[in-house]
Amino acid sequence: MNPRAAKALSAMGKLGISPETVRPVLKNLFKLYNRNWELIEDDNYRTLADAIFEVQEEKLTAEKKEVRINEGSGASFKKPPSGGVPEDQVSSTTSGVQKGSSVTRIVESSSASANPTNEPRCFATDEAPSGSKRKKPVQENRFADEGNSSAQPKRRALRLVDESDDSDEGNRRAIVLWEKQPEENSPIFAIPTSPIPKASEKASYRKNDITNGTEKVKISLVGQTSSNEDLPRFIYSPENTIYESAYLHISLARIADDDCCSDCIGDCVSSSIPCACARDTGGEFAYTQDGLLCEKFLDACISMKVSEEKHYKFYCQDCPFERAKSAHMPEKCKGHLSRKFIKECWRKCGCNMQCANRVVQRGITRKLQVFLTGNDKGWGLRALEELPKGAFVCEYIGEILTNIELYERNQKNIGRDKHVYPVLLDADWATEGVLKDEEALCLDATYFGNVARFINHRCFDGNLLDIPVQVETPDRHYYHVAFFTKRKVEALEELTWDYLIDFNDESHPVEAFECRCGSKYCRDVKGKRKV
Ligand SMILES: C[S@@+](CC[C@H](N)C(=O)[O-])C[C@H]1O[C@@H](n2cnc3c(N)ncnc32)[C@H](O)[C@@H]1O
Repeated sequence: MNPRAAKALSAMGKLGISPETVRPVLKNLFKLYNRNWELIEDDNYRTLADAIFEVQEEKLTAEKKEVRINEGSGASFKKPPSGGVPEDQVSSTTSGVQKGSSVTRIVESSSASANPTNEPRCFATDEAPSGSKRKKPVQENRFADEGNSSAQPKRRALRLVDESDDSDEGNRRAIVLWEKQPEENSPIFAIPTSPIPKASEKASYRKNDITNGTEKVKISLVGQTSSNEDLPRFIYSPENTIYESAYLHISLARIADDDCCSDCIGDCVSSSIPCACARDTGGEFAYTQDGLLCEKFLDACISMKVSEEKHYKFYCQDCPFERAKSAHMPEKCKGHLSRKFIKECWRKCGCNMQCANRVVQRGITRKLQVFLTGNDKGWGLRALEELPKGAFVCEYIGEILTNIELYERNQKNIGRDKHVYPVLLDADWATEGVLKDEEALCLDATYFGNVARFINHRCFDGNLLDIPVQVETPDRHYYHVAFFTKRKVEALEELTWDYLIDFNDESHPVEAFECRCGSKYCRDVKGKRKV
């Protein structure tokens, strides 16, 4: 036996996976990666292990699923036997076939004319909700270059959103397909899918990258499912997107010349005289040259949010948040925290992308991992490396909703979906004046979001702080929400932030959960809570 194959079998053996299970998957990966052992051995055989788990998950779901291909084409999926695509189905067309252990569907396309654009022909990995009519899926193509090796096949991520029941947000589902670019006229190509497993499957997840290649770094997911720890269904996105009615106007023309630094070159933060972009933060940049938050700025933000809450509260005369709950009889405003903003350089600025005043817009750079917390909080987020105080972790990404949309969405979902806690974009309502409904916004990561949707709440002493960040628009009714470490955080320590939930506010659109944060300052004091 090839010594490298023997080593792979032995590495999988240590994870308790038998050689019989490994062999067919390994064989397919080997072909998929054009005999490139390095890609298989990379990261301690991670790709191989992931491929094996995916095949096992697929086996579990296969009996329940019947997947249909592009209605009207008459073609249908065939389920390959475990271990990927059988040789006999691909041998005559090897060049056009992406084979591998993660291949779960084979699409037969009768000819190029049947599918002249070579667009993907299939989507459903799950049954439509009963009684609903399946509509044409909304399709968004995104090209993702996976890995640096030229030997690795170029893959295209296709996101298909099944909006089969648009009266029910909870039933929207995202299906992510990975497809090798089919070669010209190739009659058969295979599409591996990333099925979102069901609770009952009790499968082990060891997903390589929950971001589907949309972030600069991979973010793994580890954990064991159980009946109440199902992986939430959502679409991963590295940036906010308007749901429907939110008003948000981004244009270069709206950034005044004296609100940017078009004359700067290189890095603004290392310049001896701070440029215009430091004006909003009192003439000093919020960041250090190392890309961390300045201690003074961070400490001021912490104290505004936590210790002196009352001093920084603004009470609206006509509160858009209360108006959303009841337009005719709005309750009195309960107050909004006025917050300090970071202002980053942007496109009209002359500095480069490495300028230390561009941190949040460069995206996630730390090694993060989604994991099962094991203490009734569901999934959580942690870093695989030590994080210094003031380090940027990630943005809170979600759908940009008006408060009215949020309220309506939550009314529909009462008692159904487990909701991610939304973030109200009210940090500068004090100076925005009277806001129209379409300008009073929030972010909801329930169906569409990034890794921040996994960050759990901790009363008062969470290790992260959410800070408003102005990037591309001077209007502060829309801004970014970025998480920074409040102190040094050890590797593998759970990352948490204070959602600022009022556990007694029964009128909040999202029902508060029973807090299990474990903090000695826990505000959920109803007595029945157990950590
Ligand atoms: C933003 S999500 C966090 C990720 C979530 N744990 C999951 O598994 O998807 C917020 C939800 O997590 C749970 N959660 C977060 N913090 C919690 C806490 N301190 N105690 C109990 N549940 C918590 C609640 O169900 C809450 O609605």
